[in-house]
Amino acid sequence: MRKPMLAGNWKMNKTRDEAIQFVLAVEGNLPASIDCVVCAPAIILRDIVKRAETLKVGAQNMNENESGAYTGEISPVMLKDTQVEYVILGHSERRAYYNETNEKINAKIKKALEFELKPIVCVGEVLEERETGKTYDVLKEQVVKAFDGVTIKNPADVIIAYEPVWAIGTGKTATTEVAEDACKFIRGVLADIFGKAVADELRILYGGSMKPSNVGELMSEPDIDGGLVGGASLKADSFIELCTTAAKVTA
Ligand SMILES: O=C[C@H](O)COP(=O)(O)O
Repeated sequence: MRKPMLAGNWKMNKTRDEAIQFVLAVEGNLPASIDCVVCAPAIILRDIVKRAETLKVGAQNMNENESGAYTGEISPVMLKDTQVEYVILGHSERRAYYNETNEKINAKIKKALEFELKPIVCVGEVLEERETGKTYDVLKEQVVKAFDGVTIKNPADVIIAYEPVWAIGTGKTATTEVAEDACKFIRGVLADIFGKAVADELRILYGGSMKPSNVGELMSEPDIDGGLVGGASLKADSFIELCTTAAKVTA
């Protein structure tokens, strides 16, 4: 049984005070039947972890090395030290603006699992790839390369997020049919790699202009186990609504 998840990705938003206000506002208002997560900027993670009770906390990126001369980077050792549980890896913004390759993402996943950090691995096609019929090829390549040589001990600890790049921050949500079709396809690729039993236990999230008004419909689909939400996760009331709706439709 896959536990539904609603993860907010705050990206480069929120000061320490704003984050603390958010945590105080959502605590006590989140459903226990799903995993409610916020992935915050690294500099405020410790402040959030300190105040979070039912809310779970994740980072947005991680270097694949444990320490060394990598100016500006955050290591898995540092993330463990802040006691975060999750880390987003391979977000399309990291791939596009910081040249993260599938190979690098693969190294990060291995390192995260070595340090018992739960990776939320993002994959997704750009508009041109969708329009030229390459979506399946792109998703397959991203998934196969990301998980090359990865051993999954506990499927509950590895999350995949399908985020069509054309739907991120654009207000253009994928239709439920498009989102479900891609998530189902990804589960099939995961079954080829890890076997059906493991693939059936892995959580697959949808991300891309998810909001309180569409989370219910998207999460009613059989292969969509939750959401990775950017813009609509920034306000406490919207985050609570996302989580409570997600819990209701998956009850
Ligand atoms: O990680 C989250 C995604 O990039 C989605 O962002 P969005 O909900 O603002 O479209």
